[in-house]
Amino acid sequence: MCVGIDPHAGLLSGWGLDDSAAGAERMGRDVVAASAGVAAAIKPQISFFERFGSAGFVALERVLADAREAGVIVVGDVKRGDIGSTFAAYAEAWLAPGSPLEVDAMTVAPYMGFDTLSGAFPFVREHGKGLFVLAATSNPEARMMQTAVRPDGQTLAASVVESANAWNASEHAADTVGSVGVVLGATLTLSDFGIDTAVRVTPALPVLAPGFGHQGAKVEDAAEIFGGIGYAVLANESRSILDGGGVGLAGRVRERAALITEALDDR
Ligand SMILES: O=c1ccn([C@@H]2O[C@H](COP(=O)(O)O)[C@@H](O)[C@H]2O)c(=O)[nH]1
Repeated sequence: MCVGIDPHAGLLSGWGLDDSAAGAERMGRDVVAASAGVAAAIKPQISFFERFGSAGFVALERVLADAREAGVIVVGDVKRGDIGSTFAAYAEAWLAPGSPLEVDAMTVAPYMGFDTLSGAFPFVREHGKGLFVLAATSNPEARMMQTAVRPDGQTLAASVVESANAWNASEHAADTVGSVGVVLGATLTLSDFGIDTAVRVTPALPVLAPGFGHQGAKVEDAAEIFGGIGYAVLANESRSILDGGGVGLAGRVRERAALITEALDDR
């Protein structure tokens, strides 16, 4: 279970909080407190902090500091991608130990070439950081681009999955979990994207799976959606957990975490 921190204006209002950096910080810190020891990770969505400029980044830094202190794994949903030398600076910002915005893993976009992501690999190798590379995203608009077929017959989405598996196989023992994962929307039929879920890959491929809850996918169906690659799925829910206010948040996190554990327990 990965609990998203997406301080939308409407959600903040439902929590009795202002649509401000201070409101976003309060929500984020409450999510950390409710998730510690219960959820596998949290996923702050950077856009909702960035809209407040420097105050938003200060708020996010405080949320990240709480998470570090509580031992909660943080996936920074930042979706970075650029030419290699520029991407390396993004990697330093989000993955370098001691950076004010340090997280454990970040989401990255491979559309300027998978190899442009190599600036993150020193942080992955030396500091145990992780990447989640966008492969087949949960939004309906993505299908046209991500199902595009290359001259060798492979879809763009499947080629991203293959590159992540190849990187993990070259760096990790087969009985471990890889450091380079992919984003696969839980809203999708993955075979439509040319992604084969029949076989369990080794090392295990981490999958960040948004789309549960508000976007319509059900955690109870996780085993069916991810099949043989369901071993290292982080099922994300943001709005469906945050909706309902700060009161009762811990109970909602516990309930959703129990459901996803039950759904994927025998992987
Ligand atoms: O394919 C993707 C990649 C990222 N997201 C992000 O996940 C959350 C989903 O929020 P919900 O409220 O649970 O729908 C949000 O931060 C997205 O930016 C995604 O939805 N799909």
